[in-house]
Amino acid sequence: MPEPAAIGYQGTKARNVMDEHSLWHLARHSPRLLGRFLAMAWQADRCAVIVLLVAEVVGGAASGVLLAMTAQAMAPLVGTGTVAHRVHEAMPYLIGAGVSAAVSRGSHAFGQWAEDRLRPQLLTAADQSLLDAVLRVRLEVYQNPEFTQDQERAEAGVVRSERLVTEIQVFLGSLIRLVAAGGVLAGLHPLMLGVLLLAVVPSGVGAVLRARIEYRTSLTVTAGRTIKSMMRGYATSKWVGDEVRGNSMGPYLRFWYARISASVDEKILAETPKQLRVDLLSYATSGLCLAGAYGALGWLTVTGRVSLAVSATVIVAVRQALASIRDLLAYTIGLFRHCLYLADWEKFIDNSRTQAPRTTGPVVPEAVETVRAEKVSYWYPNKTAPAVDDVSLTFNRGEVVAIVGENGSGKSTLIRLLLGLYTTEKGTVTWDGIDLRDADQVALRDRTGVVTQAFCSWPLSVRENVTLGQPRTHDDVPVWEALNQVGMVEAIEELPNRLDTLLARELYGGVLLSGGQWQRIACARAMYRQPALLVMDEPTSMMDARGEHQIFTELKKMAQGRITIVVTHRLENTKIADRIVVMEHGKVIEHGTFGQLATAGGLFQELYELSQDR
Ligand SMILES: Nc1ncnc2c1ncn2[C@@H]1O[C@H](COP(=O)(O)OP(=O)(O)OP(=O)(O)O)[C@@H](O)[C@H]1O
Repeated sequence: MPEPAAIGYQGTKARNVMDEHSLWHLARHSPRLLGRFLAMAWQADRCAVIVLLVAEVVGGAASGVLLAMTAQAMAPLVGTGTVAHRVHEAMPYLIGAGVSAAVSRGSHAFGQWAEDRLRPQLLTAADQSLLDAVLRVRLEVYQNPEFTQDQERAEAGVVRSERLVTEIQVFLGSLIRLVAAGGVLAGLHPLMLGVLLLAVVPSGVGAVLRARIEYRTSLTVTAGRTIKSMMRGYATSKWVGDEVRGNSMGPYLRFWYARISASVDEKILAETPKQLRVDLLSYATSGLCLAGAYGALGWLTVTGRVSLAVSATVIVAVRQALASIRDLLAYTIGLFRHCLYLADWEKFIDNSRTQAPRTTGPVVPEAVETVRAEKVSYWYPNKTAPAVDDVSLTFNRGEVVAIVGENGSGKSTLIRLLLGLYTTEKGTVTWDGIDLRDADQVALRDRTGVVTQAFCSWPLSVRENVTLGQPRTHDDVPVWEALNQVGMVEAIEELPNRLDTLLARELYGGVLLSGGQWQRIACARAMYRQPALLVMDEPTSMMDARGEHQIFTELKKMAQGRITIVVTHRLENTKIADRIVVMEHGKVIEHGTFGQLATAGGLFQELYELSQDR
C-alpha cells in the first residue's frame, strides 16, 4: 500500500518541536521573526512605524536626560549654603528635568497613536496570510490531522501578532531607558551596573523557562482544544438545535464536553508544579543578588567611597533601571512567548507554499473532449483498503454519466480524482491526453464545476452565491438564467432586495432559505460556471419532486457543451444518463445504459428493485 506520504504534508509532528524551541533557537530566530513582522508593519503603515520608532528613541533619550539632570541637580541640593542658594544653583537642571519629562510624555502619546494604528493592521495582515495559506494548499493536505493542528497553532499566532506591537513598543522604550539609566549609573560608579545586572539575570532566565513550559503545555492540549471547540460549535449551533433536543442528546453532549475539558485541564495542571519551582528559584536568586547590590551601595557610602549626592542619584537611577529592566524582561519574555506562536504561524504559511497545487505544465483545453481514468487507485491515510481500486473509465463530451453504488463504494473519491482534486497514487487521469499530475492545476480549476454533498450556505448575497468562484459581473442576465434553470426565479423575486438580498440569519439583516432552496442555489452556481466537466454529487437529495425533475431536465439540456457526471442514490434519476457506472468496494462492477443494467441481474438491478419495493 502506498504511504500516506503522498499527501506530503510536513507538519509539526514531523519535527521535534521542543528542540526547535530551545533558548538558543529562540534567541537566534526571534530577531528574524520580528524582522518579518516589522516588514509586514512597514508594508501596512510606514508612517506609523516611523512615528513609533522615533517616539521610542526620543522618549528613551529624554528619560536619560531627565536622569542626568536629576543627578546634576542633586549635588547643589544636598550641598552647603542657604536653601534659596542651593535651589537657585539647581534651578537650570530642574527646568531641564521638567522639559525632558514633558518630551518623554509627549513622545509616549505619539508612540501610543502609532501603536493604535499598527495593531489592527498587523492583525489583518497576519490573518489574511493564514487565510491565503489554508486556501492555497491542495485538497489532499486536509486529510492530514497534523495540518488541522498546525492550523490551530497558526491561529494562535495570528491573535498574538496584534499584541506584538505593544510588546515591541515597550521593549524598545525600556531598552533605550535602560541604556540611558545604565549610562548614568556607570558614570557614577561602574560597580553598581554590574551588580544590578547580576540581580536581574536569574529572573530573566526563570521567565524564559516559564514561557517554554507554558508553550510545551499548549502543544500537548492543542488536539483536545480543537475537538472541544468543534464539538462546542456543533452542540450550540442553531442548525442542530432540533436534532439535539428531539433526540435528547443534550445530557450526553454535556458529559462528553466535561470529560474532554477535564482531560485538557489535567494536562495543564500537571505543569503547574514545574512552573512554581522555576518561579521560586528565580525569585530567590534574584532577591539575593539585589540585596547584595543595595548592600554594596551602603558600604560604598558609609566608607566614603561615594558621596551622599552620588549615592542619592544612584538610588533614583537604580529605581529607574530596575523598572526598565523589569519591563524589558517582562516584554522580552512576552516577545519570546509570542515568537513561539508566531514561529508556528510562519511555518504554517511557509509550509503551505510547498503544498500548493502546481501552476506550471500543460494547460487542459477549455472544451475537453475526453476525460479518461486508467487503472486508477487511491488510498486514504490509515485505511487498509483502497477507496478507488484499479478503475478504468472514459467520459466523452456531450455525455451524461451517472455513477451509482452503495455508501462507501468510492463514488465521491473517484470524482475528486477525475476533477484533479486528489492525485492518483496508481494509474492516471488524463484530460484529452494530458496527465493531471503534470497539468497546470490552477487552469484546471477554471474548467470544472462541482456540487458537493456537503455544500456550503455562504452568507453572501444571492448574486454572489451564484457567481462565487467566477469573475465579478454586473450582468445579471446569466445569473437569472442560472436561477431559472433551478426553478428559483420566483423565490428570489419575492426577496426584499432580490439578487442583492443577503442570504444569512436575520441577525445580520438577511433572510434564510430552506435546505432544498439552498441546494438549488448550489446547483445554479455550478451551472452558471458552464464548466467543461460538471460534477454533481447527490445534487437533489433535499429537493422536492418538481425541483429534482427540473434539475435533471436542465442537466440534459446543457449537456452538449460538456462532460456531465452525476452521482446519485435515487436510481430513477439515472434514466436521463447516457451511461451508468456501478461501483462496489472501489471497483467498477457494472457499466451500461439504464435499460441494460435494470435487467442485467447485477447490483444495479437489485438496488433499483429495492428502491421500487415500498
Ligand atoms: N477523508 C477520508 N478519510 C479517510 N477515509 C475516507 C475519507 N473519505 C472517504 N473515505 C473512505 O473511502 C471509502 C469511499 O468513500 P467515498 O466517500 O468515496 O464513498 P461514496 O461512494 O461516495 O459514499 P457515499 O455514497 O456514502 O457518499 C469509504 O470507505 C470511506 O470510509
